Amino acid sequence: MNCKVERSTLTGSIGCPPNKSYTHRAIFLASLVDGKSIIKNVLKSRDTVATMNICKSFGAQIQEAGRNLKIRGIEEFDDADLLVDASNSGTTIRIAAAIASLRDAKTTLTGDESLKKRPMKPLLDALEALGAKCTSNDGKPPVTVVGRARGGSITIPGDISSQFISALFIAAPKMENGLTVNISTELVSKPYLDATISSMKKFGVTVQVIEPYRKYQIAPQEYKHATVSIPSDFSSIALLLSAAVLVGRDLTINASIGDLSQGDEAIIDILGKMGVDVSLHKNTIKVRAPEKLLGGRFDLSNTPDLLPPLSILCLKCQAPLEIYNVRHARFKETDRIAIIARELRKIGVSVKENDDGLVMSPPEKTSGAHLDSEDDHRLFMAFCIAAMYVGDCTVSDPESVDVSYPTFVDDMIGVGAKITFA
Ligand SMILES: O=C(O)C1=C[C@@H](OP(=O)(O)O)[C@@H](O)[C@H](O)C1
Ligand SMILES: C=C(OP(=O)(O)O)C(=O)O
Repeated sequence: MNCKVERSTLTGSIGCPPNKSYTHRAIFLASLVDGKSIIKNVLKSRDTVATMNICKSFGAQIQEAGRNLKIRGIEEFDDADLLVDASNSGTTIRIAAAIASLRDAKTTLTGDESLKKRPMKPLLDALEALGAKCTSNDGKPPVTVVGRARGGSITIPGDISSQFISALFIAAPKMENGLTVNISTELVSKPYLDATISSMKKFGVTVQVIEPYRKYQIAPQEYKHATVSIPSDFSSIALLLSAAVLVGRDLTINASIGDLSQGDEAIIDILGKMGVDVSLHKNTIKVRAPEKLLGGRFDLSNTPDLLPPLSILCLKCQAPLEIYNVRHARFKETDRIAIIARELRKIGVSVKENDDGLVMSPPEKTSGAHLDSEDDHRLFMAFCIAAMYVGDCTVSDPESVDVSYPTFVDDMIGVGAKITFA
């Protein structure tokens, strides 16, 4: 499907969905507790439903109560072979593969066409070194995992995805010998590993930091039941902030922030450096943007999901906008660097594509076009916002928003977006 997007001005107030990463973690962790946990304010989206379904297949009991989940964890893994579907979600398949290594029986893990292109090899190599048997389609899904991983010491690269390491951490306390993880390269997406460690702490498990982002030890431990509240998602807030900067007039974003930190909060600093004043008061966020943004050079190594919302701001810059150190954005739902370069050129931006990022020069003149998001939720949302600034565009694959922000299009229309389904 496509949608048609006209020039729009957004005004009023808009909510924002709960955090996807913390929702996944809380569901997996609660599933590993011998007891009952409560997760409040969960994100219910295609990705997190995939996590719920897989945890149920592993033996967890999950009851939905409004925006909350009651989860009774897996008492004991059964010995049936399982086929599970992680849909579009990298986080899900990676964490589920590590949990599968705790089962004696075979687990086959697959996903949609996009997920079948995403790397799994460093994780599978680590699980094999810990005692599991794994197969894959040339390092990609579908993968099979037969446990058990008994634990020990492994060395793993950190330059493709932090999710491999988050996955190993989450399974580690259940391995009989515990786990020592040595990260052999600079780690990308560091705040997501911190999110894993703080989520594990909420469920009563300690990760020992030997050297930050290089070496960790996790002793065999029992997860304990917990009540956890999921904050709003800064990756989604970042998109709303871009919308506020490009096409907002007194747009207020309502968010609940909480005590769990998120790397993508960095968007506030980045916008500040581009000349935008972002104010956060009692769970409401507002921006004051100048006529033209300053541009600048930004390192997105820790915050790859900011690539789409930040890139589209080049439309309103007075100087080039450079994004670097984010090669791992090529291994997401799509190769986000390549697609952003290709699609922004269509609306008049001059783009230099580098291996690890983009240099975008502000357009002298913009023009409407058909923007192909290749079914990538973050690209659809970013292109849709760009289209509201440019006007006279169509954008492909609005259904993709189900992955992380199911109400995105309705919420946007609610504050004045001119989006119709073509
Ligand atoms: O662990 C997580 O919840 C995530 C980690 C990041 O991926 P990488 O570590 O693969 O960069 C991020 O891009 C993704 O959206 C969510
Ligand atoms: C890359 C993302 O998620 P995942 O890796 O879980 O598919 C994302 O949400 O942008």
